[in-house]
Amino acid sequence: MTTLEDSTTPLAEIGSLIRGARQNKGLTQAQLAERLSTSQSAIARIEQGSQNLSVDMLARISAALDAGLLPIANTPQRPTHLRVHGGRTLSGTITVNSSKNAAVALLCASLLNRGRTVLRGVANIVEVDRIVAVLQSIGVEVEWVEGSRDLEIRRPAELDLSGIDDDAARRTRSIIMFFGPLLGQQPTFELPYAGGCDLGTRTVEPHMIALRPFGLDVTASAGEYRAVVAPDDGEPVRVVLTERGDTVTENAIMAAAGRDGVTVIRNASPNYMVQDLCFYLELLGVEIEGIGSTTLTVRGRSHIDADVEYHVSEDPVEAMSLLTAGIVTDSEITVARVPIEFMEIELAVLSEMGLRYSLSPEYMALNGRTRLVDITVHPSELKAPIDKIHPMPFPGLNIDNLPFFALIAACADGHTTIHDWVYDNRAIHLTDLTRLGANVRLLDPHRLDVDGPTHWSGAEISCPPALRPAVVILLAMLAAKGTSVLRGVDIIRRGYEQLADRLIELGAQIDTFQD
Ligand SMILES: CC(=O)N[C@H]1[C@@H](OP(=O)(O)OP(=O)(O)OC[C@H]2O[C@@H](n3ccc(=O)[nH]c3=O)[C@H](O)[C@@H]2O)O[C@H](CO)[C@@H](O)[C@@H]1O
Ligand SMILES: C=C(OP(=O)(O)O)C(=O)O
Repeated sequence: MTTLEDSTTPLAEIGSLIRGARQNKGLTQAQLAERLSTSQSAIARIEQGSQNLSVDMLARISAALDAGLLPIANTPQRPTHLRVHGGRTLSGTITVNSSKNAAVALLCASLLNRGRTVLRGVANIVEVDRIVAVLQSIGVEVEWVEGSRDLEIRRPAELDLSGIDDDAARRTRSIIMFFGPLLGQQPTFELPYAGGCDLGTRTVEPHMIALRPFGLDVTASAGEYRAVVAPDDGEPVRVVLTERGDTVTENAIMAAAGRDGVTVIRNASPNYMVQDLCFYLELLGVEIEGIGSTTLTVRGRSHIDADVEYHVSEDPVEAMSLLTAGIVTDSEITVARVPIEFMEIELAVLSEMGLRYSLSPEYMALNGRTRLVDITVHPSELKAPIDKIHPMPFPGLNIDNLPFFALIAACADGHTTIHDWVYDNRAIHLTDLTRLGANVRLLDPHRLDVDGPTHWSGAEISCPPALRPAVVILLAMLAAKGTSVLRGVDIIRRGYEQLADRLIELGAQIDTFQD
């Protein structure tokens, strides 16, 4: 019998190994291309298995990635793949985990506290592991409390930045959030460059602009940022953010929290992870006015020593992912613990598209601040929206939720334009939906035209090297009748805990395998 696995070409296998090794190294396609003096599109073709490779080129790639790709049999990592038997209806209830983005901000913020921080209900995901590894490498005690999802954190009096785990740091963009807490503590320090998913250029310039009023001066050289901080004169600081970005807002808040005196931050993001960070800082004794708005007034403290516990709040992006699983499989499922403040616009758009859903009464999250509901989606006749769908900084349709709308639009009757103005390289990954039968066209790097409804069919696809598009393809495979294979899915664990297993609990048929 011929299976989908047998039909994999050796080139596709090699391409998938290269992609895995590159991601493992925390490099974008463009960065690998630069090391090999070739183009990003050549790397994209190699990873897709659509370009012949000489042994010489393979050896160069292997060296550039320290990956032992020659011989292939000795490859150090074995990527995980999923085989999805799609076209099944799901049923039951699935609960939203706490958010990756709040967890990483809170882990960075714990550097401000000389006392003990316990973060409760942290999702067990790779992005958290990476920041934990970085914190441990600089001397912070971080431990999972046995049998729980709680992380106990205690920092030493002096941090050992010279021992930093470069490899873990370079795989995450969140390392950039060490600047805010550290700048009040050390007059000079060095940090490795920030990494992350393959989403195109993501500048760190807004962070530098935001932190300059606190006296930070950064030069970048040889893979490192060198920071020099001028002494704080205690005068009020006024920060105007050039972008209403989430981590840049968090960086400014953490810098403000670690100084005596008043800081006013304008054009702040009021998004969910920023609110979580503020709630935690309040427990540390930092005063913050304007939480949930775009102007924050922070009265910080240069010495914080408090034993605190904080429950990380629920992830609106995971909520959107799980709702999408129900919507595209035409199922009735309940997604429990949805932070409703951060899903209202998504629900309004879905409602216009004809989605039928019901909401439970609101209840409070364990952090005592975030409003939650349970959402039940019902099988619906979906139609394309009249206007394009585009994200905005909060309050707007969440930037990380946009990819799920491409998939939902492919299930809806009619024509939808998806405008991802934010990321240069994300919409392109969604064109993989065509492999499963969708009519999706990339108009330019930022705009996708989607014509639905789709008659989905199974296919074998290499997992896109970006978190949300990877999950979108997995969910499309749940909708597609027949068997699909998603190769190299390890990236999903960066932001989702046991996603496949949890979908199986709803009735999805998914097998995990390795080569
Ligand atoms: C750890 C974390 O919290 N990550 C989130 C955070 O990343 P993060 O805060 O790092 O996002 P970036 O600062 O990279 O912003 C994302 C992109 O949006 C652009 N931009 C952003 C805001 C704005 O007002 N104008 C503008 O042009 C940036 O130039 C960049 O290209 O916010 C992103 C946007 O919500 C989310 O996708 C990430 O999941
Ligand atoms: C882009 C994302 O996150 P990060 O900022 O961690 O890359 C995401 O969560 O989709």
